[in-house]
Amino acid sequence: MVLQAIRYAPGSLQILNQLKLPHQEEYDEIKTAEDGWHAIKDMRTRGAPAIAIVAALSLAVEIQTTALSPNAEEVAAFIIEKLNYLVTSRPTAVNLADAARKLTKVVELVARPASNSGAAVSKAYCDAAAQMLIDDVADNQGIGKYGAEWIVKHSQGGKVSVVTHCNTGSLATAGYGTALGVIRSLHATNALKRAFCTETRPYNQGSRLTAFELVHDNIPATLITDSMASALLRLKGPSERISAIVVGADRVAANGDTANKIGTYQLAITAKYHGVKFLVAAPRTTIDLGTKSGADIVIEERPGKEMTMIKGPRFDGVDLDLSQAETISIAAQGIDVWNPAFDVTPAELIDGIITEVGVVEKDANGVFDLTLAMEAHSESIKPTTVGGL
Ligand SMILES: CSC[C@@H](O)[C@@H](O)C(=O)COP(=O)(O)O
Repeated sequence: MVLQAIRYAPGSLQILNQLKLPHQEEYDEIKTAEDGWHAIKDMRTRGAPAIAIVAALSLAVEIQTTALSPNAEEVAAFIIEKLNYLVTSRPTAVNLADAARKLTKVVELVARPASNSGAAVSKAYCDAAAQMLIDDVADNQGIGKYGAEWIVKHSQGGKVSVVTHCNTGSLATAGYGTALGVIRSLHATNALKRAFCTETRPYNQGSRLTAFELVHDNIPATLITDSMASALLRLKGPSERISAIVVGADRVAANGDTANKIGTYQLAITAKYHGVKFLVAAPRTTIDLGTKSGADIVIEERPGKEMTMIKGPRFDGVDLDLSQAETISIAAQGIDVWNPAFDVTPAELIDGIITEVGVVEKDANGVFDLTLAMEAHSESIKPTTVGGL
């Protein structure tokens, strides 16, 4: 069965509650934009593309189940106000702001002719939001294909092993995934020896969510703690060699600097030191040409208790008791905590940015030109390289 984190039909939206994973698969009903905002803020849904889609669809469901004004301008104002509110839920991932900007344009355009009704504005909004869900899956399949081809081309022959960080799979997107989509594609083409997923402290998206997806899809995989990555990359035997680290992104700045889950930066440094390729996999909705460099990206800080407490079912030495989750403290009481949710990896440490239209590489001056990828139509770009041509 295919993992589905977002279930949508007109008038109904359900999200797989990611706080309950990997032990319980429970869907939460989202009826309004406010429900969507809280689901994102509480991390019941997470991952840059999924956040944007859940936000857009939460408002679609509210519109579909509420009696709105017959006046087009009033409906447009209502939608734009809700979109601005949704954008405040989490600051670092750009996909949500990008979706809100595109949807605002749609409603403004439809509201403009005086002859158009409020219902026409609502319909245009809901159609555009639903399309985002469809497009994201198709984009991820493209990312998976181009990324897998690039890694195989740049490896030393035979099957490849890769490392990934955080969760970038079906749970973080509309389906298939970005970096995890590349791993799925490597596996589907029989090119994958093994995927290693980091635990991804402090929130454990790797051990809870990526590991869950890898087990679910029967992909050969091993869990490591974040602190084991360098030791793993040092292994150079033919059966142990890591070909690439592939991660997702929450925002890629115009120069290629990439904000992603905390811990990504140190992986990029160790990849460079060990001569291992380091790749960012992201749909173009994650590329933000309006942000010049990583220095301009706002990094979300999360509550300290996400680091000092851990939640899960009780283990009695034999079985897990799934009937109740317990929260336990794993740090000294009273210690100060710094908990940035993301870090920025400088472009100089990144070998390629995998998009749904191809892999962008640096030019002869070591610079990423992401404008080419942003302007490209999927069909017009050949696999592997769009930058550096
Ligand atoms: C395709 S998801 C890419 C990123 O959003 C992902 O790697 C990540 O950092 C998610 O962070 P999260 O805080 O769990 O939303």
